[in-house]
Amino acid sequence: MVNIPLLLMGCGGVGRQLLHHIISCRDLHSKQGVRLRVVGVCDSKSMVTIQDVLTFELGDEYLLQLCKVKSSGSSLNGLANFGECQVFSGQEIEKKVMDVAATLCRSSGLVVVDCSASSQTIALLNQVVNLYCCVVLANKKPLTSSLESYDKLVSHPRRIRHESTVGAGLPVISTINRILSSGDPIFRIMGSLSGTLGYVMSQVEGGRPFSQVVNAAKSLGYTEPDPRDDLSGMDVARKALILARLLGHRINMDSIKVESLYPVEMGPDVMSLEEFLANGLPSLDKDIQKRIDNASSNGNVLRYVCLIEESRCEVGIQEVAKDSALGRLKEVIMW
Ligand SMILES: NC(=O)C1=CN([C@@H]2O[C@H](COP(=O)(O)OP(=O)(O)OC[C@H]3O[C@@H](n4cnc5c(N)ncnc54)[C@H](OP(=O)(O)O)[C@@H]3O)[C@@H](O)[C@H]2O)C=CC1
Ligand SMILES: N[C@@H](CC=O)C(=O)O
Repeated sequence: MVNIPLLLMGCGGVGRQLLHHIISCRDLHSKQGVRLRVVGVCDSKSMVTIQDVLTFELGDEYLLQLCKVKSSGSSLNGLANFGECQVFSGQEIEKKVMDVAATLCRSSGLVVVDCSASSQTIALLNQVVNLYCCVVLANKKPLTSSLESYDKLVSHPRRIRHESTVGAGLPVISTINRILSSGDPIFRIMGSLSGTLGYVMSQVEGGRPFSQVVNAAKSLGYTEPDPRDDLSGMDVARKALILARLLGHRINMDSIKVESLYPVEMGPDVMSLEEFLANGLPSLDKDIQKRIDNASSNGNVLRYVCLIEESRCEVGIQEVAKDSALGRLKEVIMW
């Protein structure tokens, strides 16, 4: 049996789903000769781990309890130290992650999984990858900051996996990598890359108010922690940048043309999330409905589309024919 120690950073919707998935796949993994040993879990304020990471792991019962604590909205801080389990907070976290990485990199290795939506993890990821740990990303930010930081991370291609940054686990990245490694060129990528905006655009077509649909997408766990990250187009722009860089385009975020679905006065620097959801969002309903109606009178629908072609990289709303590949997308088809 190959034991693979795993440390999870971020225990929100995606992180918890990953833990549940690992637990529910124990039999399958054992048939495959693999055991994923979860040796640490972090949220934004705390880290839970065990004293002896070489021998022990956080048990499945404990992980399920931890998921319950997190889904109730509490911090991991609320989990008291007991038995082998220890809780660290504040600046101790980074030191402890490095301790765990340094201990395990010399023996079985360590997989660090980033399921946060934070850019604060970038420095730590670069350090652990240098210790020969493997890094798995759902978080797009480590791949979409400066080119220098991107180059550092991807300079260890065998130690980085990020399939769920674009396509939420659909084999988008691996397909592109296979095409490129076969020597075939990719001239153009066009798609609806946002689960949230795919859902929103197809639901408003049916007559539901925009604000109601965005709130539903948030409850379903499709949106980023702040749904303005999706509505501003920034989350799609990050996916576009990841794909463009994969194709070899040496570009940064500021090279991407991004259309936002709300005005700057409703941005995070000006308005709290609560105020945006309560007042800002509903005030956008009419305008979006008007755009939908206009498109519909031309026999078309609106889709939030990403286009990457030569040096052009843009994301924004497009009116597309109802029976086109993009027009036929309904709800969450392609993330
Ligand atoms: N939703 C989806 O379907 C998909 C999401 N993704 C990506 O997955 C990531 C997570 O999304 P989601 O689970 O919905 O987001 P959530 O907001 O539900 O969870 C984010 C988690 O990250 C934690 N966190 C924040 N900062 C740090 C930090 N510096 N170190 C460690 N943990 C931190 C948060 O802690 P705390 O609990 O204390 O706030 C929280 O537990 C995002 O980057 C998203 O883009 C990728 C594919 C699909
Ligand atoms: N907020 C994102 C989640 C995955 O990255 C989306 O809606 O696609």
